[in-house]
Amino acid sequence: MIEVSQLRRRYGRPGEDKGCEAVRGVSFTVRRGEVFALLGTNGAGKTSTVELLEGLARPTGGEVRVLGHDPYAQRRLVRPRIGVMLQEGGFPSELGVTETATMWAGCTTGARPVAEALALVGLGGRGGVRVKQLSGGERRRLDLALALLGRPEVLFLDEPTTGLDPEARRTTWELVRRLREEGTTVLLTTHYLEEAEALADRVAIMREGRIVTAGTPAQVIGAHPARIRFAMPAGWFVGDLPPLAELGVLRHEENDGRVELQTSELQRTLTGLLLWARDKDLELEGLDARTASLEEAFLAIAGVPGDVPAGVFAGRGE
Ligand SMILES: Nc1ncnc2c1ncn2[C@@H]1O[C@H](COP(=O)(O)OP(=O)(O)OP(=O)(O)O)[C@@H](O)[C@H]1O
Repeated sequence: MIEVSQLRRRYGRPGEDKGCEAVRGVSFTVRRGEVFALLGTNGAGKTSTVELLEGLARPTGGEVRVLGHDPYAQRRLVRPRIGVMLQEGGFPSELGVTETATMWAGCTTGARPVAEALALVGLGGRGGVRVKQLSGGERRRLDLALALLGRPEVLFLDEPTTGLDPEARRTTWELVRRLREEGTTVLLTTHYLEEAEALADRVAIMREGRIVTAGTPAQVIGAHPARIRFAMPAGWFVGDLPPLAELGVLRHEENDGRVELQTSELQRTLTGLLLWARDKDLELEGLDARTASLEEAFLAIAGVPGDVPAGVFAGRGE
């Protein structure tokens, strides 16, 4: 449904400063019915890439095909079959919700009934309200309703749940899952890693205009070490543990009697540790073993924690 090959996008005139190259050779494909998430810190190049797929700008280099066509040069063929939810909808604030959707439906080929689109996003009871009176989250939902009006085969969602409360976010997730079950292909950008983990069949992490890692969330997470934490029993030391390398431990740290082991073989390391503790008749207080989260993998791949803007991970733990 989407094929992107060596895509490049430079802002400003050709030959100007290289620093304006926001997309630097991005390649990926998205199959029918897949949810594909583009992740990355602010300025990584996600929106610049998605805008090329939406046909809003011409690439400086490389190729993009959506539904088999060039979305910029063959816009007439592509536009009726895609739905686009931009970061900023920018609709006239004086119009009512139903009026806005009706106006948009008038420009949409084969639009579904306005009431149906509003109901899908939970705005069924807000039709008479002016756009300027909607909350930020309700405006995002109106943007989504408009993107869904044309029953798109490919849906582009640029940070669709920013500003939504936890309940509305989960309702949106349910909607995206339902659309996927019906065969809609979804390209999503998000700062909420929990959202990517919950929705995406595959993710690609961008940094400085390039895709640095791609795969299923499990593959991306699997490439990062799992952790085991416990308190060393009184009178025992890390040196008393079985040889850590033989247990598959990559790194270890000890702080105030709390031990953390990092391992790429969680089961083997944990089994070795527990057999040792049973053998010595010891209780490992505060024992906690877990695989890396997408958030940890993201932080390791996309930049150091200080690079990540505040609020980026606000979605976790809701
Ligand atoms: N219209 C523009 N003119 C010049 N530079 C731009 C323009 N739009 C974006 N850029 C630059 O391109 C780079 C990538 O921006 P982009 O908006 O694609 O990143 P993003 O990953 O979507 O970020 P965010 O998560 O903040 O939305 C940034 O350095 C940005 O400053």
